[in-house]
Amino acid sequence: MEKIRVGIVGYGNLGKGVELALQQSPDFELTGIFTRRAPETMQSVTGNVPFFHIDTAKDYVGKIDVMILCGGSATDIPEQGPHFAAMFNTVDSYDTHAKIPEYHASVDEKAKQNGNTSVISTGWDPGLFSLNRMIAEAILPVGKEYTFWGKGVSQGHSDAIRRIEGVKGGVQYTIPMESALERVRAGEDPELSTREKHMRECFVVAEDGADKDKIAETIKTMPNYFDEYETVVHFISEDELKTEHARMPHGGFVIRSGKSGRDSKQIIEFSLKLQSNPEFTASVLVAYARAAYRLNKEGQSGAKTVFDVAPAYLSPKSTAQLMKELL
Ligand SMILES: NC(=O)C1=CN([C@@H]2O[C@H](COP(=O)(O)OP(=O)(O)OC[C@H]3O[C@@H](n4cnc5c(N)ncnc54)[C@H](OP(=O)(O)O)[C@@H]3O)[C@@H](O)[C@H]2O)C=CC1
Ligand SMILES: N[C@@H](C[C@H]1CC(C(=O)O)=NO1)C(=O)O
Repeated sequence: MEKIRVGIVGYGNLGKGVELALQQSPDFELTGIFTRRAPETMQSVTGNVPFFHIDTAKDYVGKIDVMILCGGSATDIPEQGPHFAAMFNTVDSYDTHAKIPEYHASVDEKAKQNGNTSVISTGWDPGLFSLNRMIAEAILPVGKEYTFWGKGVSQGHSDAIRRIEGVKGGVQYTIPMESALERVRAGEDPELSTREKHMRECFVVAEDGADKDKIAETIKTMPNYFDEYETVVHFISEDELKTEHARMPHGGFVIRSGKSGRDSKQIIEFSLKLQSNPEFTASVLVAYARAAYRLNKEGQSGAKTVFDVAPAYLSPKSTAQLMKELL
């Protein structure tokens, strides 16, 4: 059977995760990894994948079916998304929630102009959590929805920290407020502000001589990432970052608590427990890359969110197999 030829754009945590995830999906073929760094200095985790400079991607139009965009949402994807959608089918995990509508419009224009299909903002949040929030609300229109993350490493918030002038490295942990969790689980259906649900704790390695007070203030006041949360910033050494904060566990859950029919209390819950946030997100990206390829074959061009993609497009199995094995 014809394999889906893919390229990875951007080789960070997510890019490495996609390279590993593709090894679990034999219907794909990884053509190469596109990076802004010098390709000859790069080494892939699986050891045998070629690197190309990102500027050479245009030479692969017609030779790659889907580009999997693994850049950071803070600054990379807003530019790379439309740029690559003009040339290829794409999939990305853009997660600056407040800016998704404008990002969707920018990608949709380029994808439609060129007959490409771009699945944007997939992963787990946005992505699988979005799907569950939407399905739960459609099923229980009378009710309340709660999303909790962590305790774990948010890659989007960690990426945003690393983009600040004077920052050499860093990670951000999202910590759910236990009191809020207890009230939701007790079925109190409480009204909770952003600040009452989570706090954020950052561990930052500053460049020599950098203004730490300015870095901390930039983090705490950052719109769409930190300004609505209680945020604590610690400055640590590079060694400490490598030894204490290398793993990227995460997880969370979506709960909808509602009533149906004759006042029956109904609760829907979807949860994730992740040893590796990037590897899980990468696995979601690969499934949606399969969907982008199949949607494009059917002539469905433009930008799509997870709400637009019928679940069967994610699976390599035929409709008959799905009905027989999973329905
Ligand atoms: N929707 C969702 O559920 C989720 C979304 N995400 C999104 O994924 C995004 C990417 O996360 P993540 O992979 O952790 O980000 P990274 O910081 O690891 O990588 C982002 C980019 O930075 C560059 N880069 C990485 N490492 C280095 C380095 N050592 N030196 C120079 N450049 C480097 C790479 O580009 P290049 O190779 O071109 O240099 C890479 O594409 C996040 O910003 C987040 O928004 C993440 C998890 C879940
Ligand atoms: N997009 C998130 C995935 C989840 C985690 C999260 C958070 O901790 O704030 N929000 O959404 C990520 O980059 O890890």
